[in-house]
Amino acid sequence: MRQEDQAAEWAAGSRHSSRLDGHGSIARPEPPRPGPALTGRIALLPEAIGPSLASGDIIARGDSSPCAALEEVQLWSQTCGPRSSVMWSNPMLEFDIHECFPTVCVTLGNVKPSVRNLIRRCGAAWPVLCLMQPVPPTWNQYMKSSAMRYCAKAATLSPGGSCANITVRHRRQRKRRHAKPRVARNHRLSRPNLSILKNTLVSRIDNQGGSSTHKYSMPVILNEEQAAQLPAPQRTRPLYSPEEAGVIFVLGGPGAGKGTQCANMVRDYGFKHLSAGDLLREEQERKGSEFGDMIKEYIREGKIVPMEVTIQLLENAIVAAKKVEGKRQFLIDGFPRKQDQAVKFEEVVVPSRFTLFFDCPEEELERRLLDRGKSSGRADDNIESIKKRFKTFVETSMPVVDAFEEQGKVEKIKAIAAPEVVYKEVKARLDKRGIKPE
Ligand SMILES: Nc1ncnc2c1ncn2[C@@H]1O[C@H](COP(=O)(O)OP(=O)(O)OP(=O)(O)O)[C@@H](O)[C@H]1O
Ligand SMILES: O=c1ccn([C@@H]2O[C@H](COP(=O)(O)O)[C@@H](O)[C@H]2O)c(=O)[nH]1
Repeated sequence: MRQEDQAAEWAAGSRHSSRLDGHGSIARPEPPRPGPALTGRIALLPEAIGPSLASGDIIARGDSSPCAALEEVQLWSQTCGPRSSVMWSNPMLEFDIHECFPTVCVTLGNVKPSVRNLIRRCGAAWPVLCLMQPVPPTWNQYMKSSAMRYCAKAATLSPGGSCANITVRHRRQRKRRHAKPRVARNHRLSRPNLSILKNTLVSRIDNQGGSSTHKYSMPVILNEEQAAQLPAPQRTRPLYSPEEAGVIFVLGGPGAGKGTQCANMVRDYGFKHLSAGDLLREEQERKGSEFGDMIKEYIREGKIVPMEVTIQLLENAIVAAKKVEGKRQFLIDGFPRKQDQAVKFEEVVVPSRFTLFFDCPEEELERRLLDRGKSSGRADDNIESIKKRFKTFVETSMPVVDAFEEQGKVEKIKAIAAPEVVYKEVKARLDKRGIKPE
């Protein structure tokens, strides 16, 4: 579709659009025009809007998994006509956004807190293009919808929080009520691609292991070439200080008694207990989670789930516990299990106070886990998974403890004795570190 046609079509749609309420600033409907209709940071946006999404644009949905977002993007791109390659991402997967296109972030839906959080975390002014309702959020809803209307809201968010919004509505002709939209057939045909793309995502997350960090300040973007050369934005400091959120990592081999001792500490000290394993299992069970299968596989194999997922789950839980329960002291159980996780968490969420490390011989761990396996229902409390977990623990997780130890941040506790004996030692170490009940 030519840009003039788009503009005309947009103009037809905009008669019905209302002024969108941004973040304390004016929403100004404006058609996409040929050439750079907008200046400064959003100069590239007309090329990225609606039917003319540019290759490299990022599609993100604050509240959906990457694959769901991808599905929508596919649907969307098929609906609007051929597109080159539309990149996509999810705020959970920060690296993807950095890597793909540090210029424009397109999100389906409102600028949700998670997206804004991402922007804040990046410490940079990100031009954000938000596609607003009524983008059908799911395939089913799409099938039910008889009209295809797309509204777009473009917003630039600066570090100071100022925001300029542009409302753009792209409207297509109404289909006859019961007519099967042509895109439906296209979409069905393309469905098998989704699994390939999903696998690509998983391997990309894997390969991302220790993503690099860049300090980043967003300059005014003049053209795509310049944009491509920009370094990746990152949150430049942690979300919380240790005073705002006191974090104690609780580490030890599988079955060392971390959960058991955390329960005691919660009872006596008022900590918020966050088990990374439990959060992952919850996410795995969450209806609609696109990470579910991946997490299941990683847990069964005793492997470490990509840190982007775990850190985001932990951050969400900390933020919620502070807001809802007013918690200020946290036990983070079973995390970090890999050095890059430790570094990243302290860099973007909060530096830990210290680590409680429960030390226990492998034979005892194995006995405990097999015993627990009789009733736990955990998919990894079986001998094959246990052996793999031990291997991961020794090879990948122990170096984390060693690194913290070098910083004088480890309280090592022998965990072979009975739970109440171990707990006495735990209390002594908390006391030594000045931790008081809340
Ligand atoms: N000191 C102890 N002596 C004997 N058994 C223990 C001791 N501490 C915990 N257990 C038992 O060992 C099993 C594992 O304990 P727990 O679940 O607390 O370990 P964990 O370190 O949290 O394990 P995972 O890392 O697999 O989540 C449980 O059945 C628990 O009752
Ligand atoms: O930070 C983490 C924590 C856990 N996992 C995965 O979950 C299982 C079970 O963890 P538990 O702490 O024993 O409940 C673990 O073996 C890992 O596969 C993770 O990937 N990252």
